[in-house]
This record gives sequence, C-alpha cells and structure tokens, in this order.
Amino acid sequence: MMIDEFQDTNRLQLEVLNRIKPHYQFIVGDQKQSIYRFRGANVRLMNEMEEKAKKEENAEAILMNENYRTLSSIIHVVNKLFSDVMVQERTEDFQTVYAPLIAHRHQPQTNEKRVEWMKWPKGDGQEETQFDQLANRMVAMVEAKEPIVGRGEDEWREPTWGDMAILIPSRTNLLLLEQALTKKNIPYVISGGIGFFERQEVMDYLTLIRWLTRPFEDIHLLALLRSPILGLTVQDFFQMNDCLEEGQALYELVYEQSPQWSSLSNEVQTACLRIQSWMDKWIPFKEGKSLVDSFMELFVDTDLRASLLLQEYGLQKVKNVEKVIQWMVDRHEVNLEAILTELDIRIEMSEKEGDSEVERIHGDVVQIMTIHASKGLEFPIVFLPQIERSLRKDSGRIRFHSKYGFVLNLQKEQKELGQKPEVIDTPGFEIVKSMVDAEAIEESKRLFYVATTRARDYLYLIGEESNGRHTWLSYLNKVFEDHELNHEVVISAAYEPRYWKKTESSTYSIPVLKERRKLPLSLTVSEVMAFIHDPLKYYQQFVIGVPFSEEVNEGKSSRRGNDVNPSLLGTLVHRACELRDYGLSPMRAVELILEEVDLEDVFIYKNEIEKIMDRYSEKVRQSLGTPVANEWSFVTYFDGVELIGEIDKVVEKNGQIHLYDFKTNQVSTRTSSEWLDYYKPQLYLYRYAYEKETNKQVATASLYIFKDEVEPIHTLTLHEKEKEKVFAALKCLIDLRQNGAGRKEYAQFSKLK
Ligand SMILES: Nc1ncnc2c1ncn2[C@@H]1O[C@H](COP(=O)(O)OP(=O)(O)OP(=O)(O)O)[C@@H](O)[C@H]1O
Repeated sequence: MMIDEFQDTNRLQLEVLNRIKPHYQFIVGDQKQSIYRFRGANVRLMNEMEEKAKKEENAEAILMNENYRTLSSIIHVVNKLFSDVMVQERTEDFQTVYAPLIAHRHQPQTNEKRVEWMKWPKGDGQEETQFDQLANRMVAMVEAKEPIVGRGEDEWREPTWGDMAILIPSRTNLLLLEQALTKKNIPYVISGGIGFFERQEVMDYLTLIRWLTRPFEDIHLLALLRSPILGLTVQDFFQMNDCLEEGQALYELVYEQSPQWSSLSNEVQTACLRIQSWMDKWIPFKEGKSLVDSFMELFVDTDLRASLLLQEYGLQKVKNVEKVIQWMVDRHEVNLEAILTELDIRIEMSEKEGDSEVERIHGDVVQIMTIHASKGLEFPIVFLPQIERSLRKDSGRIRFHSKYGFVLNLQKEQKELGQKPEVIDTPGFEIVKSMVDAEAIEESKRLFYVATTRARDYLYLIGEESNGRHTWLSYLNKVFEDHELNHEVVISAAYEPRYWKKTESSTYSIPVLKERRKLPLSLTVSEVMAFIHDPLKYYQQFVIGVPFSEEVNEGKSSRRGNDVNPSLLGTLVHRACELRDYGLSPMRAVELILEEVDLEDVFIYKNEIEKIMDRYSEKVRQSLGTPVANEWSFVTYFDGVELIGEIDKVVEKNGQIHLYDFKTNQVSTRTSSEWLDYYKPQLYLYRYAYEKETNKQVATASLYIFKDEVEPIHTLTLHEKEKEKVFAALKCLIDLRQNGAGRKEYAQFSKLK
C-alpha cells in the first residue's frame, strides 16, 4: 500500500490503515508541509511513523531532501531561514525538525540574488498599499525582462505574466490585491476551488440575510443593491452619490422617498422601492411559523428563487440555496447574528480548503491562489504578500485536551450594567490554550515553508514593517540579523507606480473571479427572440433574472375568470397533434392529454383544444407531408455558444424537408403576416439548427397559426439581408453576455433596434 501526503493524516485515518494491515507500506510525506491542522491533520503521526521506521528491523526511513525544483540561491535562503525557525531537535511532539534541502539546480550566474524582500514602510496616510507596490514590481519585471526564468539549467528566457503567481495567506485582502492589479492593467486569474459558500446564488442569498440583520449599514445595503437581486451598476452608484447631500447616509436616500429621487433613474428608483417593500415586510425580522418557512418565504418574496429558476441549471441553484437555508436552520442559534457569525467561521475554514486540485491555467496571466491551494504546485516567480500578517489564534472558550479533559473560560452574563462579569474558569484552560497556540505557531511556520518552496526561479516577499511576534516578517528579521542574509537577499527599493500598457495584440482581458465561475454560455431560441425584440427587457429578464413587472401583472390579469393559460394550452395542443400523428382519433388524443394533466377547469381547456384540433384535420395533416419528427429538440453551436430550441414539427414532402412552428394562442391583436414578421428570426434559427445538425437542406420553414381559419400556413420567404441581420443580432447578444455587459449597453441596443 502506498500513501502520499501522509503529513495530512489524522488519527482515525491511521487507525484505518492499521486495521487494513498491508504487508508492505510505502509512505511518503513531508512534516514541514503539514498545513491542515484545522481539518484534523496531525503532524505528530508523521513524526511517530518516522521514529517507528527507524527503530523497526523490517522498516526503513529514507530522507528525501534533494531538491530539483528551486534554484540553489533560493534554497540557501530557505535553509538558513527554516533551520532557524524550525527546530534541530524536537522538544515537543508537534514540532518540526528541519533537514536542510540539497539544491540540485544551479543558476547561470552563481552570485546572482534570487530572493527579494520589500520592507514596505508602515504609514497610515499612505496612498499606495503593499499590493500597489507588488504590482509595480511585476510590471517592472516584465518591462525590464528580468529575472530570467527557465527549466533545468540550460534553457533561460524572459519572464512573462504566466510565470508569476501571487500566493496569499487568506482571501481577506483579495479585493485590494485585485484592485491594485486592475489599476496597473496586469492580467490575472484567481484559481482555487470554489467552495459551496462561494457559489453566486448562495452568496446572493446570504447578502440578503446580512442585509436583513443590519439594514442600516452601508456595506450590507450596498451589497444588496449591487447583487443580481437588484442589479444596480457602478454607474447607478455614481448617480446615487451625486444625489446624496452632505452628511446624509445612504440608507436615508434609499429608504425615504424624497424630492431628491427625481434625479435618480427609473432603475435606481425601482430598486429602492423594492428594497423598501422588503423592509416593511421583513424588518425587524421575526420568525413567523418557523425559521425555515421564513427563510424560504424571503427567498420567494424577493424573486430570487424565480430568477434562479430562469437560469441555466436553475433547479440546482435553487437546491443550493435551500441547502444553505437548511444549514442555517440546523445551527439552532438564538438569532440571525449568531447564525451569521457561525457562517463566517465556516466560510473562513472553507477558504483554506481547495487542496492542490487546482487546475493550472494556461495563457499569459498571473495566477492568484491561497497558499493552501498551491501545495504540490510550482511557479517560476512567486510573490508572497502580507508577510507581516499576525497569526490568527483560535479564540474558543471551551477546549478539550486528551490529558486535561474539558477546560473552559466563560464569562457569565452581567446581572447589572457596570458590574464586573463573573468568570467561570478551569485551572487547565490557560495551559491548554498556550499549548494550542504553540501548535498554531508551528503550523504557521510550515505554511511559510510551503509558500517559499513553490518558487522555481525567483521569490519576492513583501510585508508592512511591524513588530508583531510570530509573524513571518519577524522570522525574516531575526535570521537576517543572525546570518547576514544580505549576501543572498535583495532588499528591494520602492518602485515608482508603473502601468502595463495594453498593446493591441494583447488579447487578455482581465478574467475576474465572477467570470471564472461563469458556465459556458448557452442561449435558447426564445431568449434570442426576446433580445431581438427588446434588448433592455431581455437584460432584465435573462441577465438579472427579474421578471418585468408589467408582465407579471399582465400574466395575472389574463388568468382571471374563465380564461385559459395560453402557454399551457399551447403545450396541450402540441401534444394532442403529436398523438394524432401516431394515429389516435382526435377525441382519444384530447382525452389522453387531459388525463395526463391535473386541471381544475378541464372543460374550458377541452373546449378550446377541440376547437383548435378541428382545424388540424386528417386532410390538413396529410397535406403537410409525412412526419419526420415532432418536437424535435436540438442543441447546436453558433460561434462556440450553445443554441437550444425545439421545432414543433418536421415533415417530408416530395423528398424535401419542411419545418413548422405551431402557434396555438396567437389572437387577433396582430394579423397573421404580422405574426410571421415577429417570428421570422426564430424560423431562421430553426433552419440553421436543423441544417447544421442533420446535414439536410431545409426547403421551407413556416408558422402554422391555428386561429387563422383562412390560411393557417405562413411560410418564411428567405432574404439574405434579413438572415444576416438575425445572425448579427445573435452575435451582438453573445458579445454582450460574454463581456458581462450591464444595463447601459443593453439600453443602447434598444435604441439601435
Ligand atoms: N531526479 C530529478 N531530476 C530532475 N528533476 C526532478 C527530479 N525529480 C523531480 N524533479 C523536478 O523537481 C520538481 C519537484 O518535484 P516533485 O513535485 O516530485 O517534488 P515534491 O517532493 O512532490 O515537491 P513538494 O512536496 O515540495 O511539492 C518538479 O519540477 C520535477 O520535475
């Protein structure tokens, strides 16, 4: 049995191994890289295993400290640093002994320094952050075409963006880093597994819950306005900003309909009104029937559920939100704040998860990932920011230790204001706490080791000057003084702001996290139709996912009294026509389809369907031709994008293929030729799809309008110009979607239409 990455094993896993009792075990691991303590990994096990192998007769421990990855001058620094930081001999079982690496890869010039350290001066009023400085340095490298990088020892070349990786200790300051890179036009991509809590729909729902707990806090209010639930753009925010009076809070503008509103666009006003209506209903938040019901109701009320269902994999997305709702309910916490606190801890944990199953990105872009995610990977140039970051200690007030049992330190609630709170404290608490802290410190050293050893050719470290203890910066400072590292490390000067000039040939747009999450684009034919007829409405419905309010109203009013639901009627008629094609009598066909659905007002539907079916007589059907397919559904490709649709009927007549799109509910508001005009783009797209997928030529594509008693068939007359226009519109739509265009861009198309 062979086991790799053994340093990340926990006791239970080891127990499983012991029970399997393999005849031969081959275990590989590196104590220095044990970084999954939060998930139960136990560095002691590797230590124990090593000791055992040394002692046992039929076992052997082999030290593998040859390094073929990293240039020798970096290895020298790493050796000096970690010989000092880690121990030479263990005094505690969770410590890591440092065995120096033996460098096998040598650089072209022996005395060239390959580790750089930027001591970023601390200053509150400073305009630049360490991330800006890091970005300047990156641009400088590409401009100056150094340091050269390579594989092995013989091939050397100039550095490119794709050679660089920024490894971050956590995602906390990711936004600052992204801003700095964007400002300098540096192309980048964020890699790493997207955890459950980072899914767009889950984040959107949580944005809603966060707002619910603190509706007057700008950050939560802004997040909600910006989320796809309300979908305001940055431009909208500028508009709101212009509108704000001095000293006025954002919530005052949003929650109070004032004369100021007249200078806000309709979109912003609508968003504010929607948020106000939620405010009236939901705040202060009271659990109604049950917490789960309230959470679900909120999901529905805000239209988030409906808008998810309209999206691709809609049902899956709804299930994901329901899962997070269940997760919150299962906390059994006293209030929303407490649930959110737990949630933040959970998210903080999952940030580290992602392991090394990170797909490598191809292309000339800088990669950003957490150090945990970089494990097992290597990059020519590694940038390590925030080395001043202090250790995050576990703040738990109740702990368990195998020797001391449960220990705790809890404050009782104050009986009266101003009274000193009573503390319940067990004697072992401080001892256990300091032991756990010591373990955390050791793990933090190992994380630093993992980060530095990802570099093949160059290592750049940056951190704000600080006096924090147990920080990576403090280790560097100490070793630097003790070992005169200045022969091996460049102490970097501050680089002036530099901007990468976007050249015309540069094809890389900056892929942001949101884009990486995007599923491959697929469009339905009816979606394309919606865009062609009203781009702005399309944006609202398909991009933001909010149904048009007037449409919602219309939909409701049209179902009043004895009216039938037109789309259901359409479906039923299609199905009945299909059954007719299979040879069923008209009566039997109608009977069967009505049995399939459970309808209250079945007679009204029956009546309507029969009226329509009368017109789809035997004679009519035969005149159409021999059926090839009913409801022929397709997924075809156009410009690399999926195009999805369904053709009601395909027939063959005199050796030629004809396509029909049945229209059962078109009423007298338009004439048949107006309907044809309206549906032309759809017929062009159907022709395209059928020909592309079957390699057969289509002779005609027609609408079959049931309510047109005189002449139900309306055939598309092909016009090259018209066809070009339809596909040009489709291209525009693809372009807008792929570039994440906002309301403004769609609005422009509305004007052009
Ligand atoms: N014998 C060798 N000769 C030349 N190159 C080698 C040799 N062995 C490994 N390498 C190269 O060294 C690099 C590191 O190898 P590998 O990923 O197997 O090491 P590792 O011990 O798993 O590293 P880590 O645990 O630090 O991630 C790779 O680029 C690999 O191609």
